[in-house]
Amino acid sequence: MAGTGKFFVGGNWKCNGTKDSIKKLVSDLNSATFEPDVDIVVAPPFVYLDLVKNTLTDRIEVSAQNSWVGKGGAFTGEISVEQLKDIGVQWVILGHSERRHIIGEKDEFIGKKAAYALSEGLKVIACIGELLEEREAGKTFDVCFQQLKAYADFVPSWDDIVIAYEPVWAIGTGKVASPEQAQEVHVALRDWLKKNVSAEVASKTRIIYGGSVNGGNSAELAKKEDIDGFLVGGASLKGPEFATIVNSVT
Ligand SMILES: O=C(COP(=O)(O)O)NO
Repeated sequence: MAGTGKFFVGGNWKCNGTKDSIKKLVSDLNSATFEPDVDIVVAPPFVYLDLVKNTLTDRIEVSAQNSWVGKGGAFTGEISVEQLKDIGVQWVILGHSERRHIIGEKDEFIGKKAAYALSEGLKVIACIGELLEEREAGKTFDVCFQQLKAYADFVPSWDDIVIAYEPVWAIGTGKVASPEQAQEVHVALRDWLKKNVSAEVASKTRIIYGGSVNGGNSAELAKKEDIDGFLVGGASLKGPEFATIVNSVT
């Protein structure tokens, strides 16, 4: 299983930051203290990965926010798994809703990206989540199971995967899912894994929640049995608040 901690908290910095702001964020993270049983990962924009990898405490691993579906080459604008490994990056976020609904990435393409990244030794934060209209139409489970199946159809193993359930209607909106809403989907995802992969994978795979998590709501969410941590966007750009969220999960 990826990492050794029972819990996992990721910080998705998205397309944010400058050299100066990121140096300050790294300094704040280097000064923070963290509970021992939480694996921590931050995902800077590509152009700052090397800077962050070379200045951030080893207590925190570094992730890309995307990677190419195969070996590098004539794919203008893409970043290969080999290049990420070359600079010591250990993780990659794949299937984020912004890449599905803004960039247009499809389930199968995302599943194949995850398979390639894992086969080349990167660990994967595998994102899934429904749109508001899909939830309002009662399709939350159908959509999440379909996205989860697309990973299951291709990945060679579940050992180095963390699943991130991020309802699209909660991302960046301030409308965080209630602990009950999140727990209901996490339980359904774990049950899907048990039925379609194995009881062991269902038990060992960490399922984390993302969508307007902050220092004020993380502790309540973390009390739910099947919420194993968070994938944090906006609040991860503030070092002290991100540390509060990390320390709220245990
Ligand atoms: O997209 C998200 C969540 O973003 P926010 O915390 O800003 O809602 N994580 O990957």
